[in-house]
Amino acid sequence: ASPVEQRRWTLNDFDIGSSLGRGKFGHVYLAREKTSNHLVALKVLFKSQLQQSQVVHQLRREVEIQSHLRHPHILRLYGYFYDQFRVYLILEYAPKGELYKQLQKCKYFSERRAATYVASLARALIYCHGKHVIHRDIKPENLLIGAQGELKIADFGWSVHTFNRRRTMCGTLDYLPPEMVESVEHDASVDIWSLGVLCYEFLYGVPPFEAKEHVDTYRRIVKVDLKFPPKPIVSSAAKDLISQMLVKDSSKRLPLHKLLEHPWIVQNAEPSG
Ligand SMILES: Nc1ncnc(NCCc2cnc(NC(=O)Nc3cccc(C(F)(F)F)c3)s2)c1Br
Repeated sequence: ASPVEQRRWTLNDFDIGSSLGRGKFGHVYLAREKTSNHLVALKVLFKSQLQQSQVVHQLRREVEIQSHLRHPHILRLYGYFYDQFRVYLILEYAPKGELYKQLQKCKYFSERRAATYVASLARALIYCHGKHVIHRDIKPENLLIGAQGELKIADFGWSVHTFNRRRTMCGTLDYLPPEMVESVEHDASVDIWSLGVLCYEFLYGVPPFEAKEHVDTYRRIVKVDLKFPPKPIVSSAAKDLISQMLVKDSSKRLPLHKLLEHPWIVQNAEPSG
C-alpha cells in the first residue's frame, strides 16, 4: 500500500499548502503527509453542506468505488478522514492542474493532442466498465493533468455500479446523453456519449449541443442536433468518430475497444496514450 493509504488520518498528519482550486462543496489544498513527505491534494468538504444537499450516500459510494480503482488515467482517492465539521478526501496530486483551464487558454486542441486524450480516457473507461463502474460525469472540469502531461479522470462523485442502474439526474446538461436527459434506464454507454461530447469540445472549443437556454440544450441533445462548424478545420476522420459516438440509440454507439481501433485514433494518438 502506498504511504498515504494506511491508518486513521488526522489533519495533524499533513502540512497544508496553497489552495489548488475550489469546487461546489469546498476547497482543494496541496498538502504534504509529514512522515513520507508525499504530496497529496486534500479536498475539504463541510458536513453541513453535504447533509443539506443529501449527497452523503454519494460520497460514501465514491470512496467505496475509488478504493477499488487503480489505473494510470484515474486519479487515486487514497482515503478520507473527518473532524467535527468537515470531511477530508486524500487525493492523488495532479501537478499540471485542471484540463479545462488549458482548453480555455488555447481555445481548442490539435488533433494529435485531442486523440491522445480521448484514447487514454477510453482506456480508463474500459477499465472502469470492466469493473461495472460507470463514471456518468465525464467533462473537462473533471479531468486533471499528471506530471508527464497525462490525463487523469477525477471526481467519481456521480459514478455508480451498473447493477443498480440509476435514474437520478446528475452533472451539467451539456454532457448528458439522451437517455439520461429523458431520465430512462442507462448503462455504461452513457460514458461513450460523454466521451464523444468531450472529443468534439477538444477539437472545436465548445460542446456540440451548447445553447443559450437549458431547454434549448435539452432539445438539441434529444434530437442529436450535431453540426460541425467550418472553423477550426477538423479532419473527416475525427468527425466520423464523433458521429459514431453521439448516437441516440445507446446500443449503437461505437464500443470503446472499437474506438481504439478507429483510424483517427490510430493515426493521431501518441502510442503511450
Ligand atoms: N491539481 C489537483 N490535483 C488533485 N486534485 C485536484 N482537485 C480535486 C479533484 C477531485 C478528485 N475527486 C474529487 N471528488 C469529489 O470532489 N467528491 C465529492 C465532492 C463533494 C460532494 C460529493 C458527493 F457527495 F456529491 F458525492 C463528492 S474532487 C487538483 Br485541482
